Amino acid sequence: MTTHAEEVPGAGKPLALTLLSETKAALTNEERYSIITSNLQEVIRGDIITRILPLRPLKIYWGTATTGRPHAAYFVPAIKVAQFLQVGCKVKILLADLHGFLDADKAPEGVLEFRAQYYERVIRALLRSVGVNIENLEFVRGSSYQLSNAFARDLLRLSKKVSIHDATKASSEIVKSMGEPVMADGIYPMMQLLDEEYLDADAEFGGIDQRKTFVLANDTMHKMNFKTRAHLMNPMVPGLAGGKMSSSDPKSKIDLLDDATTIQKKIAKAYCAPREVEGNGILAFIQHVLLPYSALQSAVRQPSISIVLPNHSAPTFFHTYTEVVSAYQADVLTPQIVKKIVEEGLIKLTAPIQRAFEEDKEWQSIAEKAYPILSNKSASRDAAKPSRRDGDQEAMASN
Ligand SMILES: N[C@@H](Cc1ccc(O)cc1)C(=O)O
Repeated sequence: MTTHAEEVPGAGKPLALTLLSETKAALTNEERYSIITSNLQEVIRGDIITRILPLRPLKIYWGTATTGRPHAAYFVPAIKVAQFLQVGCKVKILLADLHGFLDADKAPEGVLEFRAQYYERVIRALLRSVGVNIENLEFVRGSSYQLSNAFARDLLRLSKKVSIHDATKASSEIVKSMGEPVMADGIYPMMQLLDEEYLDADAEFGGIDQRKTFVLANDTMHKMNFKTRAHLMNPMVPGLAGGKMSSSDPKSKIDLLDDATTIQKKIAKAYCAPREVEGNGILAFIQHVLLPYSALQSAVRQPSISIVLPNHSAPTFFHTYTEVVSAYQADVLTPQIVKKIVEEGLIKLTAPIQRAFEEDKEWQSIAEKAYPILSNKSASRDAAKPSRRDGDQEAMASN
């Protein structure tokens, strides 16, 4: 941590919403690899990535099942997507509508179309709010190819190569359990495997909760004569609003359309014990969103968060998460201060999303149809019931 103001160019305005500069110095392949894999919990077959980086743009996809309303946790994968794009990768975001349908009662058939449209608008707005150039980003709807003859045939071929046990195990941390496993629980991961091929990806990105499916892909693709892909896994980041206390309560989640006052109220209630880093959703948000976001904004790609500490006249700068952690453990950064940092960051990052929503009548009507029981402004009224992964830790990494 440093206290001199002009240390890093642009450091004084780490949360400014400027479009990412295209004029930054070129990165080496090592630097690109390290940005691609930063903050991840695990990488499988990173060698595939290092082999491709010197040759051509790396093709990565991230799939999200279109279920409940995307909430503030979506900034976590959005930041990774922004990093992929910034280092020159081609990114596809799979709006996995049929996966949403297969997953218990999370997305009834009648709303699938609207959920997918809602997700696409929200994710676009999220990425715009972090200021990334989305020229190399493509959205793909799962149902646009998963109902084709070729896909159906491949699914049948694959069904002969994967045991029922392995298929249901692969989705056990992803789909919601309704008691006795149903066939859909096994079809779900098999379709996810095929997505890697049909989306022509070199790597798939997701939360660590996807690990069993990713390992199955790693062990199985060659049996189909398909390429083996690299897998990039975000950790499951503790929930922002309720933390341990109420993370399974969807009302405590911060919706991307929550206004500033609602955000303030929810953050005020968030679990954030002094000096305690483990399971602290507020610190996790700084680590996984605000610091990397500031690096995306900075001309020298250096993370930086500035705060004027009590009894200081000049701002103090934090450039790494380790610095934040040490200051938090020493109670220099108190829960009150870190909550303020997150609150300000979130209000700034969600404001353009809310503006876009308010200006877009079509989006508003999509929201009403996608989440019919709820009014479109009803923040955090997540339509999906908590799934298995909504326990102590919210599914911030991938969902
Ligand atoms: N399994 C992912 C969604 C997903 C679906 C299909 C995929 O190909 C990739 C990801 C989730 O839990 O959110």
